[in-house]
Amino acid sequence: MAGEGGRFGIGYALLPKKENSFVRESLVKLARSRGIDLVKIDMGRPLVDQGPFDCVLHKLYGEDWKSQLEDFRSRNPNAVILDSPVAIERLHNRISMLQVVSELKIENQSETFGIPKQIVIYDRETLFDSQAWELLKFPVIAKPLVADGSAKSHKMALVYNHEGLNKLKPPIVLQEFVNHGGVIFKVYVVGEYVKCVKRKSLPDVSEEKLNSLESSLSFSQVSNLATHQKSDDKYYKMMHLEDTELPPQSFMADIAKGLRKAMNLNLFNFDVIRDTRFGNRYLIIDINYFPGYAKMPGYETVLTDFFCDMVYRKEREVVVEKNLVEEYTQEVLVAATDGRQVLSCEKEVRKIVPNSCCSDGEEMENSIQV
Ligand SMILES: O=P(O)(O)O[C@@H]1[C@@H](OP(=O)(O)O)[C@H](OP(=O)(O)O)[C@H](O)[C@H](OP(=O)(O)O)[C@H]1OP(=O)(O)O
Ligand SMILES: Nc1ncnc2c1ncn2[C@@H]1O[C@H](COP(=O)(O)OP(=O)(O)O)[C@@H](O)[C@H]1O
Ligand SMILES: [Mg+2]
Ligand SMILES: [Mg+2]
Repeated sequence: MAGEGGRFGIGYALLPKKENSFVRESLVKLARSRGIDLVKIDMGRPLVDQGPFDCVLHKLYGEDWKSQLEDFRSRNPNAVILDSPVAIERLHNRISMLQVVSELKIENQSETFGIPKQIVIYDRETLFDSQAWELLKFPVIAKPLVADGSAKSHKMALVYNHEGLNKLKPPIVLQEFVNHGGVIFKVYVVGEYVKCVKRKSLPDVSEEKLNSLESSLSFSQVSNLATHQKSDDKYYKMMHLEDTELPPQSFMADIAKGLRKAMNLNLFNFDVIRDTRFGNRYLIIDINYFPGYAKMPGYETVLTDFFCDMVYRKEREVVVEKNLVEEYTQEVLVAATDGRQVLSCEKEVRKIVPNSCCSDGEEMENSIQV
């Protein structure tokens, strides 16, 4: 826990692109001023030999990194790992990613939410199998099943008709393309903080387009295109980002909270579109672990608040736990000396079960595990 001078250390393990965009001087300085030192983890050395860290912040995958985190966790049970690799893995598959949305229950009278109709295709035969198509109709978006952050995993195709299927390479998810007025909402989640912003998206597809000769359109990371790419494009000139109303904040916050709890993740964003056929129906189409927070206004403050919350909360928990153990030890010792059996125990202190009084303090201490 808090090291010398009451400071906290947060180790980060990120790819160079992410490190450049996220670990800005402005963030490092603000965190430092509030007692938190952001320290780069040296990937050339074992994680367990570094630190001490009160928290590890990471966006790296692979078995080696996972086992390094496990070792670290077992040797530093009080450190916080943001986030758990198992929880992150759910987002690496575009089916399991959205399954959690289908399971969410949120009470709301005026808005509804869900996911677009979709099927998963593992081989080319199924791609042309009419049974597989019973659920879907054109246009569809073909997305790689795997969403592991590679350039390949972002390569998509908007498919207008059967001919367009020829170019696809399973395993893919075929998802109904839903007209949404060319604007996507990105909802950034940082623990309890939730911020929704607008970005440009693919334009609506008209009936005319469906009947044209074109069979598909390939694209990648539309909402992340550089500004000049957007302004050169005639589609983007047609769209009016400023005029689009944001979804109700409390509705997005409820969904964010539900997802955070269900996925056991603190750092993620989700992409939402508003179905133009209904106006109050929202569809979640993508969830990303540790997204580009630096694009979020005031990200330094939001992230620093969150880091403080994490490390201070953990410290409080450790202190409370320690006090409970001390109190309980005291109670047991007193009971031991006057021959009583201890029946009550605080909820948080588990496995303290000397079933009758021990005769001496030493034996008692050995039987206490938290
Ligand atoms: O770097 P950025 O700012 O473009 O962030 C990317 C995200 O952009 P966003 O914040 O949603 O606009 C981006 O979100 P989208 O896929 O564009 O919805 C991803 O989260 C991407 O990570 P990965 O390639 O899926 O591992 C994110 O990329 P990494 O920074 O993690 O490489
Ligand atoms: N079902 C859909 N209907 C309409 N547009 C979609 C749909 N799914 C994705 N898109 C568009 O395609 C973009 C990329 O899809 P997304 O699933 O977010 O992949 P990525 O992980 O690469 O961001 C979205 O930002 C949005 O513009
Ligand atoms: Mg996306
Ligand atoms: Mg994504």
